[in-house]
Amino acid sequence: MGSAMHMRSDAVVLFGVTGDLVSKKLFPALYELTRRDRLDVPVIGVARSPWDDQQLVTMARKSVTEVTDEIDDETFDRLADNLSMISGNYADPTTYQRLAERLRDAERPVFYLAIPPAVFGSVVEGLAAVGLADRGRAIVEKPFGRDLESSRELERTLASAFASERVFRIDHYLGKEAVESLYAFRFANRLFEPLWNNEHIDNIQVTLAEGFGTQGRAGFYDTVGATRDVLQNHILQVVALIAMEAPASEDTAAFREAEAAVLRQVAPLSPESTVRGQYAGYRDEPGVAADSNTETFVSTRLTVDSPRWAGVPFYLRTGKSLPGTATEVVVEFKQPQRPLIPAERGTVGLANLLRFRLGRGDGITMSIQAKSPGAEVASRPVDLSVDFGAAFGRRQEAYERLLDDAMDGQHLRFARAETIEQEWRIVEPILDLSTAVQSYEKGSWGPADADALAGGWHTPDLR
Ligand SMILES: NC(=O)C1=CN([C@@H]2O[C@H](COP(=O)(O)OP(=O)(O)OC[C@H]3O[C@@H](n4cnc5c(N)ncnc54)[C@H](OP(=O)(O)O)[C@@H]3O)[C@@H](O)[C@H]2O)C=CC1
Ligand SMILES: O=C1O[C@H](COP(=O)(O)O)[C@@H](O)[C@H](O)[C@H]1O
Repeated sequence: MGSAMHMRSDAVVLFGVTGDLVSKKLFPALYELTRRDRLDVPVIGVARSPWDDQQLVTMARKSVTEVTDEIDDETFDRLADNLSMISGNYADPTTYQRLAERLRDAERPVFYLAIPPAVFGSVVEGLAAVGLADRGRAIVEKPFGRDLESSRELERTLASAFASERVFRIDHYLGKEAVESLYAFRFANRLFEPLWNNEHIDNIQVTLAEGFGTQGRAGFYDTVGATRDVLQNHILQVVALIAMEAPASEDTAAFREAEAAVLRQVAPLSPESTVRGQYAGYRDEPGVAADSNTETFVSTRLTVDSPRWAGVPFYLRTGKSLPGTATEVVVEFKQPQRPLIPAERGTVGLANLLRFRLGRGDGITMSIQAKSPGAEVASRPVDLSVDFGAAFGRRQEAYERLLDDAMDGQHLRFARAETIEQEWRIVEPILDLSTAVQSYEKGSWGPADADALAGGWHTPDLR
């Protein structure tokens, strides 16, 4: 038994249970937690849609079936026994009264706000009005606000009802095993840490590429765009893990401080070093404005003003409808001071790079120059590669871990308020730019200007 702050939640409430996130990620996470005997408490879905308990169970089953090779009926039935539905409007006080009645025996419910940010305020107020905020935890989805000011406003709304240790700000990239591996790679090994600075590293590239479009979320996406959707959060979290100094201790607080500290050193992004694109045909999608200037692609150059990183550009890019799906960090080391061994004729330049694959087929590839076979003293690139899936088998999904952590009151994998503020400060100059987005063909790597920005991107390993 831990402190009250870490006592396990005894109920889960999913606001927005009829939505895309719950269907794609949260039902499968609940199923996995049930399978691992980490979840045997009431799970209450809340939405405006007039679903009943049976519809909720049917939708949960459908969603689990879509992501699981073979559903285990005994596990699913255990989850189903815990599921129940409350249908109601978020502006209606009786919605929260019914919820409070359903939660009368729960001492530490967790409330997952899987709803559009515009309704966060009503839900927080509704929970506070019936006394549920005093004993509950709130999980808040990204994007956390629309800019620095609105994120502060949202923080004030949450703080008016929930004590800070009861707020869990999700950036699901922090829950990914592969993203956490960046941290382990750096601080569980001594091998590369002495090289992790501007003396040895030439540049760093981060790519979050998606080979698909808005997947039926175009109406939502058009109000957000690539910068708010993933650059402000997922990509900057990855940058923080790559660039941070070693935390002062293994405590959660020290880790979160190191993360915030490096973001404080990141200069605001500049519109001049940013390329925004939109894939051809996006404006024809349902829910997208006919004259939409929303970017479905963004690439930019980031700098970290610290002794470690001065002069090292971080090139960032993300986009939808690109040639494939991959999230990667490529750390490119400098060339030898005195190149004695030329690259073999017909091979491309001196490799010297580390590629962290953070998406499908996650793992690490080190590309080095090796002696070419034959009489000539020349080198050619070869890869030393590890595939974590092959090495370790199934790992837990991000949402499964995050839900589990929040139920335990553990903050390690959740963003601190200041971290989110810093992220908004960094992207603020490139939000809502009036310059026209550049069109790009579906299946391409975005506008040509993005290539010029980085002086050549490393093509991701599309598995
Ligand atoms: N989907 C995803 O892949 C991801 C989503 N997120 C975040 O998770 C949250 C939920 O996302 P997602 O599930 O995609 O969202 P959806 O657009 O699917 O909305 C979720 C639910 O919210 C309800 N809702 C929609 N509009 C309103 C409204 N104006 N007022 C009250 N309720 C409304 C709807 O349920 P009903 O009408 O039945 O009440 C809907 O099913 C968002 O904050 C999003 O940014 C974060 C990462 C990924
Ligand atoms: O938050 C979001 O992330 C997904 C990408 O996440 P991944 O785990 O599949 O890499 C993105 O598709 C979505 O638009 C965004 O809202």
